[in-house]
Amino acid sequence: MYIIDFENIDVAYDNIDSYKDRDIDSNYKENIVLKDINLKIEEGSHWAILGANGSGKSTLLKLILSEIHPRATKEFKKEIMGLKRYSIFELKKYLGVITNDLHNYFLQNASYMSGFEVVLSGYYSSIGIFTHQDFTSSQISKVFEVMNFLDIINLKDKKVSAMSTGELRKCLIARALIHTPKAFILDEPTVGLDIKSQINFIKMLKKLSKTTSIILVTHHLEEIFEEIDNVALIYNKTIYKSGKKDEILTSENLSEIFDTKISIKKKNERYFIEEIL
Ligand SMILES: Nc1ncnc2c1ncn2[C@@H]1O[C@H](COP(=O)(O)OP(=O)(O)OP(=O)(O)O)[C@@H](O)[C@H]1O
Repeated sequence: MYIIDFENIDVAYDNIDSYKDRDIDSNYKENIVLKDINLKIEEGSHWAILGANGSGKSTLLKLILSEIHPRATKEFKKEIMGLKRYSIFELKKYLGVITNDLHNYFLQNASYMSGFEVVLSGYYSSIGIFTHQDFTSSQISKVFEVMNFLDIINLKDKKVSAMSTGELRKCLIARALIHTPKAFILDEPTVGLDIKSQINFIKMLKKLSKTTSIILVTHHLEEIFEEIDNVALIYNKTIYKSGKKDEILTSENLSEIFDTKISIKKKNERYFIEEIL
């Protein structure tokens, strides 16, 4: 079973400015951001999706979340867990999606919630716990179970307003884990974390990867931990290359996608930029 099975997908944003200045010509009405997207991610595998700023990583996420849709001008395939159509609630049972937007939303709108409540709210995908919501004792036990699993039980009474960036992000992962998703998609999850918190966070992802597929969207090569064995590079509005990590993560490919001559090295199964040439 494929978690993600995309073939031949083009994605465009409306581009009002570009056709305002020109004669009405359909070629200029849309701003194609991704074209010919072919991506197959198998259940149980771990992936990194790597690309420069503005390459289309967030757009790919929006496509997965059905916040934007493929252009209907050609035949395409878009399936998540074998489903052509899915509601956002259904999707959450299969995919835990952690974005900075979600993080900021909680910061702004749920600062009063405790860590325990943040995790519990995953059952109704709500921001807040409400009196009409019923929870069974096994649901409550599951909250403790996932918080223990992620080593964050110490955050159960801590308010969101008092949490560090890394602490809130871990609570959001626990919130998604309530549904036992088959995969986690994490969009630049270590943004805002200091070195120790980054290392700690990646340790948690490694633990998570034993039971769940991890799809890490990033522009940081160093974040690609050992268990991630596949990489897709986004460049030139498409999946430029994808496949086994060792074949894809080469100095040549990375120099191309980041438009900077770099030399990369591998040490202890992790890659890093050795030199900017
Ligand atoms: N709502 C929008 N309307 C029009 N163009 C957009 C919109 N959102 C993004 N774009 C354009 O789509 C392209 C890809 O943007 P996207 O945000 O997907 O890149 P990204 O790889 O996530 O970048 P970053 O690493 O900086 O977050 C960019 O050229 C961007 O300007």
